[in-house]
Amino acid sequence: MAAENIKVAVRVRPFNKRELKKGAKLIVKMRNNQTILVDPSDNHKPKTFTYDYSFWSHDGSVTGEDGYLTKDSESSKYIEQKDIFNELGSKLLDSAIQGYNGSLFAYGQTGSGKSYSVMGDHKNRGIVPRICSELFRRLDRKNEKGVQNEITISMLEIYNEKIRDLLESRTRGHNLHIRNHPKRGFFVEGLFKATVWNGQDLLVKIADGEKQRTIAATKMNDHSSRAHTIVGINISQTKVKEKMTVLSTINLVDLAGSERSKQTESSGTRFEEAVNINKSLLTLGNCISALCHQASSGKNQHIPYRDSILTSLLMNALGGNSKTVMLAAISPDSENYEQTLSTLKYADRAKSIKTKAEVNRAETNKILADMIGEKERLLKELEDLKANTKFGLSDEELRKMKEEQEAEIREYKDRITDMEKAYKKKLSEAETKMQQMADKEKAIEREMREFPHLINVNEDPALTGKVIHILYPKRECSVGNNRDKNVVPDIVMNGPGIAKHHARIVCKDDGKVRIEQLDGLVRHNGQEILKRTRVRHLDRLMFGTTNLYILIEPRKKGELDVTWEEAQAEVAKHSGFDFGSEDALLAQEAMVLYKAVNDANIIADELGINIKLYLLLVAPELRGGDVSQRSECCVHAKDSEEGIEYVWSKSEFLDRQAAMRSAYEEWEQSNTLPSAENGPWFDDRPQMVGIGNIPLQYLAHLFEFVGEEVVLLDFTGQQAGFIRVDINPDVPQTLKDSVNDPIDLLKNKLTLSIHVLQALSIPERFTNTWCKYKFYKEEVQTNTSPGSNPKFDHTSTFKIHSVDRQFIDYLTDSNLYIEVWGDQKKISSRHSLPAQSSRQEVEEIKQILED
Ligand SMILES: Nc1ncnc2c1ncn2[C@@H]1O[C@H](COP(=O)(O)OP(=O)(O)OP(=O)(O)O)[C@@H](O)[C@H]1O
Repeated sequence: MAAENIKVAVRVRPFNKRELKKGAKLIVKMRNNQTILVDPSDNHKPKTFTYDYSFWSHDGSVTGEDGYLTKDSESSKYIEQKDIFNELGSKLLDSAIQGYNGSLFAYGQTGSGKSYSVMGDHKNRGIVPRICSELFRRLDRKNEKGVQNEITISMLEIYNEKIRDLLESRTRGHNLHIRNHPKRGFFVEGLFKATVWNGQDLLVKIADGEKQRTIAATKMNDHSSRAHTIVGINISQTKVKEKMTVLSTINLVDLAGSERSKQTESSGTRFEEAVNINKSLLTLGNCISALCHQASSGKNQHIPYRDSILTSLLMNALGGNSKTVMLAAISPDSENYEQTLSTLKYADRAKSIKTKAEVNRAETNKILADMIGEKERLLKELEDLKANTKFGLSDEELRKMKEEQEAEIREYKDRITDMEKAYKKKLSEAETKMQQMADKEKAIEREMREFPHLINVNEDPALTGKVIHILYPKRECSVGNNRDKNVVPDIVMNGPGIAKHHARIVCKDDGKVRIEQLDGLVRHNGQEILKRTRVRHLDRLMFGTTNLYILIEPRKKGELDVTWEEAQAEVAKHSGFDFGSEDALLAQEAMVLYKAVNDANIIADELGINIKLYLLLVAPELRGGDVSQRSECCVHAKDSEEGIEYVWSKSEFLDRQAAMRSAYEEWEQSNTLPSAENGPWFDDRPQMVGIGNIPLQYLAHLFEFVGEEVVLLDFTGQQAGFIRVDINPDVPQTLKDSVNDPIDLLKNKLTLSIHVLQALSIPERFTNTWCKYKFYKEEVQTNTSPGSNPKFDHTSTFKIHSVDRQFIDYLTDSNLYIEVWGDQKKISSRHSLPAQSSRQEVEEIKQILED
């Protein structure tokens, strides 16, 4: 058993519609197995990386009649789905049939093409569906005598460190746990493994799992880019005679978007202890680093596999018994330079990781072994019976014995036949089920050609088109959630903002579709509908905040090519949220946040959490930053009842939002309200009270800055109080009291004392306050000690031995930003409802309040 390196491949995708529209700049080149990344700002030389494979899928393709993307000419470098399978999937499959475990994981930022390579779409099938169809074909081709094959499949999702079974309805919605087996390593306890009988069956199971993923993702939108999906295909080949089974597993892993692999800024908060959105990806990075270090130093390292669910389950794939392939998906667009560079570096490190794959032989599994054992025992007894000639017995005794033996033989034969019948029955049941499913699918396809229908659109394009609701003529369809088991609507939707009686859709006998909003919010092409509205071919309908559908009318022309982003932009625009084209990046950022804030507000409302969130555009000077920096989108959270407020950066809010959605899902499934003290809505860290801005020009002329009350502005630009600061220059003896021209300071010795005296009129919610500031080239902020009055009486002295031009420029052009920070008052009960109360209680309380 020799150690071999993980195979690393990089694939670059084509520009998407948005990138083409804005005239995106291509920054990736490939030459043989090299990938070259060009810095769009020209600050650095192009970076060259060498991998096992560099797959060019950016251009040089044409779409065939069947929708399959293929090379547009003989000379095209375009690598199509079939090529990817041939290079990566096919080898893993062959090794698995030989008995080696295989793993493939796809890494890359959201939208870089991971799912496209791993799963693909209907017309451009990815590695997983190709492995499914090929597996049985290759096993049949191998056609070893006396070998029984058994194939099972499992499919799971890891989201926020929780495992969900995507194949089994009984455990669906429950969290599964991992266990450590002394020989096999970590496994998921109770994970459903479906036995499959042929390639088609395997594909049906995967489609089932994808459907489950779609339901979760439709409900909680950003789900897919934060979840890891693992498809496990287990191959067991039993040599009946030798009673020996060769077992192997292929794990195909579609990882969450790699932009999540950064450490969040919220470190140290209670929220982070409760929420683990990034943990698996962070730990994967740590494991790869440690393995890489181990390979280069030759010394054993501690590899932190056990720190996350993902790495525990991928332990073999990363450093153990597996042949492993990493596929890094990258975007070609200059806008994603940083992310692409980080993906390429990640892939580069992964190259040095070694695994040791070995053929897994085990004693044949118990049931099969019992069956084979029993059969052999019976056959032997048959032989014995036939050969039985006992001496010294009377004829009568012999006849009786023979009769008994013959009866036994018949019984044994019957039992063998029964066993075989049972096996055949199972096989035929599976075939019938598959046939039924295929028939159902055909029927739906037929109906889709005849009747108007709604098709889902998801943020993850791979999940678009997976949910279909047919609208039959002359029928009214109710839309709503199914929380009340007594009122099940015709079309069930779940997720934030979906009401029990949400809307009604009517399809007339002429096939014209109209929609009416009841208790829930419905937006038609981005606009809230106020009266019964006619919906036409390719119109968008958004139910609540996450359920987006497109209406398709039969026999109408036009492709379903609306993206999630376009539909969101439409909603934002109609909500009076339009930045124009001044700052496209900021506008896009604001749009994403606007929607997310909306979503989070609805969730808080439904969970009875008394916090309202607002989108906030923070100018750089309000963050103490350089005015040449961009404005930034932040989120302002207010608990008006308790009088506390927080401001979160975009990335921190998005992490919190994911946790809010998780809490919401948990509440939907198990009626458990999030606990008040450490949920994502609460933040016990110090908050900035405000920032005071002192121009330093005075000092350049050696004037004192004394006793002035400087206004403190909070993030929203509102006055949050005052701060009193004195700054005294110690005039050098060589100069007079003041200087007309600051240049006169040159080469003089200068001492400045900064006295931070006190803050005034700051909001009552702050108990303990202190100040932070940075003077000139100081690397660390100076912190005053906390004062409760709030009096600081803080002094620090800065000595410049010989003033230079840079310092004079600093004084004449810059400001000193003094930030006042504070702890907020503690809150006795942060929840408007008791924690852990059930949904029923919530409903009852709501009812009482309404009455
Ligand atoms: N090689 C390719 N050729 C053609 N289209 C591609 C290719 N790779 C990706 N795409 C397209 O780019 C879009 C984004 O790809 P995909 O959904 O696979 O990204 P992802 O990295 O899986 O994102 P997420 O993390 O959100 O799941 C899809 O519309 C997909 O069809």
